[in-house]
Amino acid sequence: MNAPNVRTFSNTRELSVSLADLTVKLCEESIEIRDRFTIGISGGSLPKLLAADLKNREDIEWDKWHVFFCDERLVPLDHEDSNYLLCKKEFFDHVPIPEDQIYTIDSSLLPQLEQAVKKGAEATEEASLEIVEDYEQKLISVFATVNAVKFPVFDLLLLGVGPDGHTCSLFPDHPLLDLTIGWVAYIGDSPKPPPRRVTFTLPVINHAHNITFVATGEGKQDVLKEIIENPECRLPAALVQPTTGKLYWFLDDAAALNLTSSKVTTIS
Ligand SMILES: O=C1O[C@H](COP(=O)(O)O)[C@@H](O)[C@H](O)[C@H]1O
Repeated sequence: MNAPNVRTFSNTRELSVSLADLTVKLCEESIEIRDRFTIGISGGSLPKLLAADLKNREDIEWDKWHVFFCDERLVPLDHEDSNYLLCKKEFFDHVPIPEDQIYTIDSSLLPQLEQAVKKGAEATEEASLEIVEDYEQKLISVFATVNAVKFPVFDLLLLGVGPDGHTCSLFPDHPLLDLTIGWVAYIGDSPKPPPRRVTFTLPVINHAHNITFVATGEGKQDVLKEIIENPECRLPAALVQPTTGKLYWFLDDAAALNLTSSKVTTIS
């Protein structure tokens, strides 16, 4: 395995500027080659760190952006737990990405999921499948015409990592980690609330052209050492290993504190 490309920054402001630089570079390259920029965004701490500098950049062809969510909590889009709402407040409200190029879950399907959960496992499976299939159709609408491939190939996926090593809504030791087919999966027992979510599968993540993890704060020191430096680590974030794409880590000094400098390529 190549030494991971780890970039560390003394504060989140510097991290955001460098993250914006990389995003703009990848955006320009993608538009040059494919005349569009396909990006998957995560929730949690990421939207704020992404938008802090990027939202003020000029000369970005925002109308070429197609935005998906690497995972989404199954709550209404105006609910405080919604990853979409978070991204909207931090990012979409400040940049002119066309609304119909921001692909959200179909929230009109949520009440029937709630009813189904009360009825039992079979009904839940059926209702959750509708939500999953709707989101996969949205992916097909963007990717199938360009890439006649088994999996969508994103220009950039921006991922977070939890202190337990989860990424997207893929949690440690969960059966969803074993999926080798399917683009989007339902999880009804997320250990981090809210329990019902959808997530990109590992094959979708690993097919991306570029994957960037962003993690800050001392609460992530231990797990990052494990994920980045232990080749045997099976935590979800460690299973993100792009098939042919590039993998970057953007960390602040607090998160990177335990990393052994000889084992990583650190670009400060
Ligand atoms: O629940 C989630 O958590 C992860 C990690 O969030 P962070 O606040 O620790 O950065 C996030 O990447 C994911 O999108 C979200 O649904």
